[in-house]
Amino acid sequence: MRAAAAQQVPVCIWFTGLSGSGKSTLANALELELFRRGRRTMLLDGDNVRHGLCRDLGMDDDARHENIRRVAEVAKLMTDAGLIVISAFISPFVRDRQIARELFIAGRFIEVYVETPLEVCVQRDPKQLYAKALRGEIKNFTGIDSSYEPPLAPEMRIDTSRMGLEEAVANLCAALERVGSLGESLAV
Ligand SMILES: Nc1ncnc2c1ncn2[C@@H]1O[C@H](COP(=O)(O)OS(=O)(=O)O)[C@@H](OP(=O)(O)O)[C@H]1O
Ligand SMILES: Nc1ncnc2c1ncn2[C@@H]1O[C@H](COP(=O)(O)OP(=O)(O)O)[C@@H](O)[C@H]1O
Repeated sequence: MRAAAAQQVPVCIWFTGLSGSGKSTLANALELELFRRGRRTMLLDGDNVRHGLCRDLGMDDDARHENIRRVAEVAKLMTDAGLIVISAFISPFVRDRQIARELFIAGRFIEVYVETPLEVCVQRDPKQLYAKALRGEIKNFTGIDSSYEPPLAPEMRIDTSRMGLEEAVANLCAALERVGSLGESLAV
């Protein structure tokens, strides 16, 4: 009934990838496009989660497990409320992403591996964090001295060093159309 009231098929789009791979950029562009199409959405990322709900958590493995557990539970509640939820966290561990996936109805969790190579992320270094990690000023940095486990079977892969933002958003929208979250009959 909540989904019907929102007139959309709720789904979670789960971006995973290295820092600087393009998760936030993609998530924001996708959300803008969904707004444009009259969809009701929520974006979860470090900016609105790690400063509040998860501000007690650091970056060691246990803290990352707990971060992703909380985010996944919140995403699930938000899809229960009828929203299209976009999540943009490194979420480096296969097990945590699998636990997240299992919270959702089959087909309503779309894992998007932002597979931009580490060398490109290091070169971009938008927050100068890789430079600090390489100088040893930040410990447990993903891709440097903390591991990233690539998804085994993601629904989609996007390498932002090879694919432009516009094409990536179009591909994401096509995936949402396939699960029925976007389409002519739902357009406002
Ligand atoms: N040690 C270490 N390793 C990786 N990233 C670090 C670290 N310390 C701070 N940051 C900044 O925190 C952002 C990652 O937070 P996440 O909540 O996405 O991480 S995780 O999913 O719990 O692994 C990440 O943001 P993004 O660059 O947007 O991915 C970094 O800006
Ligand atoms: N095709 C693209 N898609 C997404 N980001 C891109 C692309 N090309 C270049 N970039 C740049 O790469 C950086 C990615 O940073 P960000 O989105 O914050 O990544 P993350 O959230 O994974 O840390 C941004 O500076 C963005 O402008």
